Order: sequence, then C-alpha cells, then structure tokens
Amino acid sequence: MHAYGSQAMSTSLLRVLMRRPGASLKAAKAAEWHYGPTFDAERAIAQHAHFADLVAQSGAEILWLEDEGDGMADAMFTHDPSLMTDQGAVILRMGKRLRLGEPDLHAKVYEDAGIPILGRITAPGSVEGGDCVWVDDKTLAVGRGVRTNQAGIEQLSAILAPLGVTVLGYDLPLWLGEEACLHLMSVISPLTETMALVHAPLMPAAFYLLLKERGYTLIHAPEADFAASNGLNLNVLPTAPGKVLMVDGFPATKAAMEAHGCTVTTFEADALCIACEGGPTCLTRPVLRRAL
Ligand SMILES: NC(=O)NCCC[C@H](N)C(=O)O
Repeated sequence: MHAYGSQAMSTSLLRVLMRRPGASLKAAKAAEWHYGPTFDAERAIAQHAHFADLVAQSGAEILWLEDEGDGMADAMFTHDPSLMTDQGAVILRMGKRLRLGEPDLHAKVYEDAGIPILGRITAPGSVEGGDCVWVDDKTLAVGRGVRTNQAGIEQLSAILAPLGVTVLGYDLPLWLGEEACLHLMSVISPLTETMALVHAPLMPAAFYLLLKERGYTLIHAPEADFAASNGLNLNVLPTAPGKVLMVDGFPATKAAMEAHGCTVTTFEADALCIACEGGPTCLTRPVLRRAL
C-alpha cells in the first residue's frame, strides 16, 4: 500500500502529520497570535497530548514534527501549510504573515518520507489547507477569503489539473475581521462522503447549493454552540466514515451527529482549540486516507 494519498475528507485516516506544541507555544504572546482569553500554553500542550492519543488509538500512524522553539506557535495546526493528493503533496503558502515559515517544515517532512511534491504555491498567491474541501475525489472546493486569494486558487488549479481535479473557488465573508481565522473548514466538517456538519449562515451560498445538488445530507450544528465555542463545535475530525473526534462541552452538536448515526469521542480543548482558533481537523494534516 502507498504510504500517502488522499482526495477525500472522511475515509479511514491511516497516516497523519502532526506537530507537538512546545517551546514556541509557551513563548507565544496571545495578543500577537490572536489567541483568546482561555489560552494557557501548558494546558494546551497537555490537551494536545490527549488528542494525539485519541488519534493514535484510532489506528492512524502519526508523523511528528517537534516544536523546539522556532517561534512558529501556530505550526501545531498542520492542516494548513500543505495539501495531500493521491499523487503527492502540494506545498501551500500561508495568508497569515506569522505562519509563512511553516510550509518549509512540511516540505522537509515529505522529502524525508519519500512523498512526492507536486508543486508549490508562490507569492503573490496564498492558499491555506483549512480553505480546501474535497467534495469528491475530482472536485476541490476552496474558500477565497482572508487566507486564500485568487492568485493562489489559480496556481492550485494549474497544479491539480493534470490529476483531473477541478478547483472551485467560493467567496467567504469577512465575519470577525482580517486578524481572525475563518476558513472554509470553519463552516463545514465532512463526516462521511455524503454527510457534513455545517454552519449554514456563514457558508458561501453556491457551495451550500452544490453540496445539496451532490446529494449531501447537511446537519445544521446548533447556533448557540457555534457562538459559545467560537465556531469550534463544528470542527470535527473523521478518523473513519461517521467516526469523529470533537472538542468537549457541546452536547447539542454531539447529539445532532449521533442522531445521524455518528460515533463521537470528545476531548478537552478550551486552552488549545477554542483559545487558538483551530480544532481537531486543523491539528492534523491527513497524509493517507483510504476507503477500507
Ligand atoms: N484549518 C484551520 O482552521 N486552522 C486553524 C488555524 C488557527 C491559527 N491560529 C491561525 O490563525 O491560523
């Protein structure tokens, strides 16, 4: 079996790139990184360790990056600096200035692991992984917003065209402003190949309609949970179809997924996810997903 490859969001997670937060997170100033009032680096590190245990227990092999003090506090959100395809990785370029160094970390991991790199997004283009959603294995939806721009979408489209992949760009709203993190994945988490948890009011309308046309079942996450969690109730990681990891404390969202047959495991993440604006999908870059 190949040790890489994924053009899906919810098939079984077999291999994943993660970065263990450490010295850089401890040194991070919340105001500079736009972290919220519940930020506490020591607790975030402990919560990340528990989350990583759950990922490992799901059966996924974790490729680890270590945080030894390079100053890249957000690099624990490994979903964003690269994208995986069935043919290899694409190295992205971050829209958040403080994160510009991260794609090189991913390029090195892939080179060391013998995973081909298909291309790289270059200035003035920017694309973050959190803005990319595989609708099916030949259709990639990309949110155009504060983090991902039109130049980036055009570059990504050219890199993926030889794979027969169509890239569709959708405008995101500004919502809480330029400094905040609103990715396309902030308003949708695929749960199976045809079911997703969504926050419809912030979804690009044309994207919402595309999913309905494709026969997706859209589960509307309770709006009170979305507001209370800074949107992190919605950011759930499938480790297999219908089997997800989610941030603890939002039972109504959990119940909505369970009512659709999902198995949901929660972990405490107030200091990690809610404070740092990134959930379980953001903390993981799937390297290998397969339908088993
Ligand atoms: N895919 C994601 O939604 N990633 C979350 C990234 C959070 C990080 N603090 C950021 O602002 O980029």
